[in-house]
Amino acid sequence: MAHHPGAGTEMTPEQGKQASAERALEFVQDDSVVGVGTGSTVAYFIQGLGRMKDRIQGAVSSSEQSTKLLKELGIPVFDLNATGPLELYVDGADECDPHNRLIKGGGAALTREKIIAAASRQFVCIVDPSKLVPVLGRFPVPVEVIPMARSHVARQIVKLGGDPVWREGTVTDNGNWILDVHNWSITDPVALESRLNAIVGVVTNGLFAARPADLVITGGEIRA
Ligand SMILES: O=C(CO)[C@H](O)[C@H](O)COP(=O)(O)O
Repeated sequence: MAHHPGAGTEMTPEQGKQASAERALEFVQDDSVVGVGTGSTVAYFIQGLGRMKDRIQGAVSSSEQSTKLLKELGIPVFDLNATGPLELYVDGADECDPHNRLIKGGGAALTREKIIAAASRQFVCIVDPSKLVPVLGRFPVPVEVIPMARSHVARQIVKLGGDPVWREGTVTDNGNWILDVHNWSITDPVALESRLNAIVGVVTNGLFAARPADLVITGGEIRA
């Protein structure tokens, strides 16, 4: 049974993540294939899916990390090409603005996350209240790049006013690298998402603005 802390209840960020993940389980339909994101909040959601695994067909996973957790619990993991569009995608975020626009990719899984979000009818974002911001941009925007294009993309990002820092040592599940873009005043996230995507060598970027979350659960409460 999901636990919904009441208004004013003091919660640690960890309890906030767990409460949001538990609440998201209510959106899982019987006999469905569920899109599953990546991160510590999603890890709680996967635990919950494990408890109801007999009621679902399985999952489509956004990362090797989530695939491992799903398989450890005996939840079948499917290829998105085999399932077609999904009813539900559940994922966390690094930042969330009042319009449900997000920055994601702290865990470097942004490309597969964006693909599954795009292929799903409903994107439910699960966060703890510390992720809510009035304006996106405190958290650096991750940009996944083809390795040979790293310097070229970084120079183009500087021209757009950002301060790119190579996340050295991180290789994405797709074999690419990450630039984290700091010190950006993001006035129009939809336009910036599109400008970044237009730089040759960029695979994708962590702004989820053109396709924001449909619903945000924060600390277990559905945000109106
Ligand atoms: O975008 C992500 C991974 O690429 C995660 O959703 C984001 O980093 C939030 O993670 P956590 O739930 O651990 O705070």
